[in-house]
Amino acid sequence: MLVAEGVSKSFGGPPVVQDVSFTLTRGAITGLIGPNGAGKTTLFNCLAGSLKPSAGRITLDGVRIDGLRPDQVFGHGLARTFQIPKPFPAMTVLENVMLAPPGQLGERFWTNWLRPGAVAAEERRIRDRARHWLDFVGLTRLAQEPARVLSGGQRKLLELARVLVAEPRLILLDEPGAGVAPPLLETIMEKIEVLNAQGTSFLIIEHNMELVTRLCRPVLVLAQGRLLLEGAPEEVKRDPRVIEAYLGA
Ligand SMILES: Nc1ncnc2c1ncn2[C@@H]1O[C@H](COP(=O)(O)OP(=O)(O)OP(=O)(O)O)[C@@H](O)[C@H]1O
Repeated sequence: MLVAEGVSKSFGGPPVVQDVSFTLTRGAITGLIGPNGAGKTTLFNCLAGSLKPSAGRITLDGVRIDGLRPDQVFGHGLARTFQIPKPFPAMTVLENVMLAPPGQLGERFWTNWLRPGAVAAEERRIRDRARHWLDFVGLTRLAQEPARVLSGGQRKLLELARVLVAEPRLILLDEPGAGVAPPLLETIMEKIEVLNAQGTSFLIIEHNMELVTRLCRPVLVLAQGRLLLEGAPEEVKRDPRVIEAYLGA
């Protein structure tokens, strides 16, 4: 589904992602692990369009996406979440989700004046979809609350609902388990499983090995910007190269 070939990224100094190549299979939940500073988030940013790789190519279903803007990559069906979600705090939870679909008619000044009916109809459709996905992640009861009241785990669920409104084919999750209390972590894992059973593919950066072991097949290991190996979680966990990379870090 997604093919990365020889992807490198440097910020002027030595590359922090170096000649990384891998393939994400459609329908898989692929894990991306590695010690702190290994380059995982930088690689994510290259895939999602927030950073332009210094070298290499990335294709999604055969379409080249490296060098596209994040909104263009999003438009091709690839969505990402952030390690620390930052919803608009004063807007309601529902409004935060409604913001997600790009290119809404109401964003254009003249359409508001000339086609108010069309703008209102589209807004109703987006509101219904936002409600549907908020219900899916279990946040309906908080829909009219300002987003600032949400806990860290609830913010992760809000972010998931926000990307789901756009119905992406591939979702990149940056540490969905970080700072999340155990009951909510279970909810997040269940939601990922349900979405995956319905056909959504995932690439997940995660340090929580319980989540990785339960959900991710295969797991990619990044160390010092390079892809160290790829394998099943059980293999990866006991591979001496991986243990050394973590101990070294
Ligand atoms: N914009 C930037 N400018 C300069 N250096 C950067 C920039 N972004 C990241 N780096 C450096 O790149 C390296 C890799 O960082 P990155 O955040 O990608 O690692 P990571 O594997 O996601 O780490 P963690 O698990 O701690 O989130 C680090 O040394 C970091 O300081």
